[in-house]
Amino acid sequence: MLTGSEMGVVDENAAALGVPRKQLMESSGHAVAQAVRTIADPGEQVVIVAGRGNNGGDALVAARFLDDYDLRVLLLGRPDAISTTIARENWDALQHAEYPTETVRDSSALDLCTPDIVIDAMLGTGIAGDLREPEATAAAAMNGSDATVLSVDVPSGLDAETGRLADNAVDADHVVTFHDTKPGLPDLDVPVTVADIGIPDAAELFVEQGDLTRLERDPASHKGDNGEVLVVGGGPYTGAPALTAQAALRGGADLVRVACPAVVAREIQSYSENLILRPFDGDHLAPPHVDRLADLAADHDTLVVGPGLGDHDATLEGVAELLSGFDGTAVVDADALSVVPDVETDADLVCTPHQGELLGMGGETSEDWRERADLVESFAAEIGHTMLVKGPYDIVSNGERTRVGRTGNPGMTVGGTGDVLAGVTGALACVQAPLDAAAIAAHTVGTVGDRVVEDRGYGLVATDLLEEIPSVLWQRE
Ligand SMILES: NC(=O)C1=CN([C@@H]2O[C@H](COP(=O)(O)OP(=O)(O)OC[C@H]3O[C@@H](n4cnc5c(N)ncnc54)[C@H](O)[C@@H]3O)[C@@H](O)[C@H]2O)[C@H](O)CC1
Ligand SMILES: [K+]
Repeated sequence: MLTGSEMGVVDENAAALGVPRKQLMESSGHAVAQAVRTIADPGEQVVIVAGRGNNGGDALVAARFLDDYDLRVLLLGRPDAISTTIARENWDALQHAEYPTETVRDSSALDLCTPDIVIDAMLGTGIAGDLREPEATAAAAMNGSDATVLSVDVPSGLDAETGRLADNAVDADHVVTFHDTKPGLPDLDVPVTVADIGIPDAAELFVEQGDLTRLERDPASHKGDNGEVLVVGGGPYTGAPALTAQAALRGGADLVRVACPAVVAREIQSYSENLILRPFDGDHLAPPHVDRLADLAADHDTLVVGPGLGDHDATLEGVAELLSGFDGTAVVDADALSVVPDVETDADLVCTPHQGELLGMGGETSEDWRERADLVESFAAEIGHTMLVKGPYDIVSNGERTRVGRTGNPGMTVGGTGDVLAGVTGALACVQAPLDAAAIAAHTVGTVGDRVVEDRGYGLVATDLLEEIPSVLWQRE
């Protein structure tokens, strides 16, 4: 089952892999025509009612596969209101080939006549709310006719995001949907054909440009709405938590606070005036600090624990206590990873080990990335948390779904890039599900590294990555 917006991600990923949407539309249209063949014989009368978006475009393609039917093609609205290039190109193709097209400018004048089949291609995944005009009147005409109604993708009026069927929706007799079923379709109690439209599995497996479309920033949002991250780190090291915290800011979080041992607080602050420090006594994290850290963590959307903390026994004990009492989302990195397999917690953890750290956690790895993906998926299922295993192919899995990021380059084996990744993951986990946050973060940090190396060659350092993060996350068409 894929929602309309998930379908949008997959479709844009397919385009990134070289299978553009127009090709998918061709397959969709062909599938619609195939569905017509299963319910009507050649020569029977078919009326296409096409909307002005890509749902309509699918049916305009179908027309070319239905030459042996008695066909009418109705466009709801003016041709210059067709909203996408590919739907328009398919409309133009029908004009050039002199198909019997009609435009319906006034829906009250819509006359379906008495066809055998009506193809409902008014609205698909683009719909929001009840049907407006002219679609509402057209839907009433379809519902009042004796024809068999075949809906394209979803009955017009079904919201593929929520599964909600509008009161004035088309009452379909058959549905042909694409790639995967959609919310609401199983409840309709009509035959649903799921057509393979040639989207490669890779469009769902690999993290690509389409995944970035999950990100949106509400224009009306206030400080804090886009995420508050608490980084618990530092002590033996100071650079790591500073990198993580700055990466979280560049990853879009509104407020990032660093809880660190007091002895290193000034040093960490000195790296950036954008950071807010929350020092605790001493020179390393230990169990007596946990109550205060737990209170702080509860006031944040995500916790990132590990960068620069070191592996002092008391520190690891403190981390285990902190995580076991926590019930939010936490990114766990570096030395903190070793405690995860033994911690019982209600928290959603996103663990970001490299392959060596994965082995240290009790996981298994393989040279072959496909085998590694299977192993990481099993391990994530076993520990009940999300894993992001770093490598030339980043493997992200929550035990149920697995994604693979293919960005990045050998320049990124330098110290500190993992701290940056943990910070971006922490920021994105404020506003995305853990699996999606980890997948987008891995893709983004790798892409950033690729851009830096493309510009300047190898020899990148982790701080080079910080400034480039926003352009990868947000500057897209
Ligand atoms: N995603 C894919 O892989 C593919 C999808 N295909 C088909 O494309 C449609 C989705 O097309 P889209 O252009 O995004 O949206 P629609 O055609 O569904 O709607 C466009 C249009 O409708 C207007 N609108 C929104 N809500 C309402 C309303 N309540 N009443 C009236 N009008 C409304 C809105 O303004 C939009 O502009 C998908 O379903 C598939 O059929 C392709 O096959 C390619 C592969
Ligand atoms: K439809």
